[in-house]
Amino acid sequence: MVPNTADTALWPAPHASGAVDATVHVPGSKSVTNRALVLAALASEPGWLRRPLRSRDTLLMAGALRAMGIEIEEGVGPDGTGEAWRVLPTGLRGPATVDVGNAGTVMRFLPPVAALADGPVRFDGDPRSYERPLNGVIDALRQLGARIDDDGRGALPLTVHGGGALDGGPVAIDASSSSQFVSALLLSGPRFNQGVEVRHTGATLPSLPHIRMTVDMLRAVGAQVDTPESGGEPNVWRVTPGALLGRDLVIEPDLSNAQPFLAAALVTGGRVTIPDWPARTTQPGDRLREIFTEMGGSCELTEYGLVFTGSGSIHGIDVDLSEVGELTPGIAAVAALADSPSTLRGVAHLRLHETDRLAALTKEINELGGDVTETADGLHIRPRRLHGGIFHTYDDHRMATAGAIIGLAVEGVQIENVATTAKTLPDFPDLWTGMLGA
Ligand SMILES: O=C(O)C1=C[C@@H](OP(=O)(O)O)[C@@H](O)[C@H](O)C1
Ligand SMILES: C=C(OP(=O)(O)O)C(=O)O
Repeated sequence: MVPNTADTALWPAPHASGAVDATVHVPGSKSVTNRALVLAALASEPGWLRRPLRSRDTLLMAGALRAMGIEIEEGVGPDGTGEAWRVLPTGLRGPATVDVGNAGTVMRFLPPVAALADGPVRFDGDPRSYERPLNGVIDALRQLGARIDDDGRGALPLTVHGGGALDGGPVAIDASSSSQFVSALLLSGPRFNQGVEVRHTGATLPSLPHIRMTVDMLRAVGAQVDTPESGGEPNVWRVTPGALLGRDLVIEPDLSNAQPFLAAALVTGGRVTIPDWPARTTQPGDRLREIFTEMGGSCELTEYGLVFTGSGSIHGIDVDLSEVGELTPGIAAVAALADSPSTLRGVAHLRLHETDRLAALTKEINELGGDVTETADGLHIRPRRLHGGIFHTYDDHRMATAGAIIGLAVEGVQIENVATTAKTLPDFPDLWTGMLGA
């Protein structure tokens, strides 16, 4: 069990007294860490994860894999530097019980893994996990030959009756509510008897960089993957059956969690350096270089990392965020402080994230005096002078960091349950006050 750290105390969001000038070491990527854990668990030899993210979502993933019989040793790396986890893929077992918390990656990526276990695996989680869509994964696994007991809503809780192996083959799903359906099937695909061919039939598909991340990481452990981008059919991904290698992988910093720190440079007209920003990455947070530059900053990517500088002005933006939906709360917070209106589009699926993020951002920014309206697929934000007040987080880590961004510029903002940042960034309050030189 990795408890949901809820803290009803109010956290006074620090107000910036001047331009920030800081270097912030951002911990590892949630999305990379959890994919690396799954791929290492499915491999045919041991592997290492170096600089993994240690947060609620990744500890839930590690706990779930351990419950299914995988050994994960937490320690320092082979060369003695930094934290490293050694994964020993010792066979997938049931019966087991998995707590997914409210982690999309755990609730979507692990049912296909459980189908390969040799007994039943029961999945349960936070109340919100019952509301997040899982139908794409459930329907697909049934098409591929798995037996699943659920209550027919296409969501948790459920039990996957692992049979030790899965036929696999072609499958058609609508992944318009979450790219994680596609990633989930591809990640386990090499271990299905016939591999897998995933055809997305919906009108839209969010978070494409996260699907590219899945494909890149599969290829890095030796899988053969055909994609629309490598000359295949549009909306079709194919994974050939085969053994996966155990690798020694250094996890990149979480660029989406770098967002509030970059925003601090933008909002205060200061400068923030993020060491180890990768020169090439599939992480959606890399798009911040372009988005926050359009909103008034400038950046330089050096061998050391990313140096981001604010100009003192913040401009509104009209942007389609469908590929990078998880950046929306932080962009909305900056947009609320800008000198012109913003329109954020292409993110209807955010209503099904940790909370209904479109409703939550609208309500909380407006309660501080803002002028935000929801559109069919996003937000329209007209900046107004904001005032202090309580910023509720709805158990959503990115709501907490969005509130902290506003607090830099607006005195008297108090974040309810800042501890919810533990989902992906447990050190957030310390990193934030450290950045401000407190
Ligand atoms: O695969 C992943 O690691 C993720 C995919 C995205 O999910 P959706 O496609 O459901 O938005 C993203 O929002 C989430 O934070 C992480
Ligand atoms: C949507 C998110 O998370 P999850 O992996 O739970 O879907 C997120 O981190 O913004």
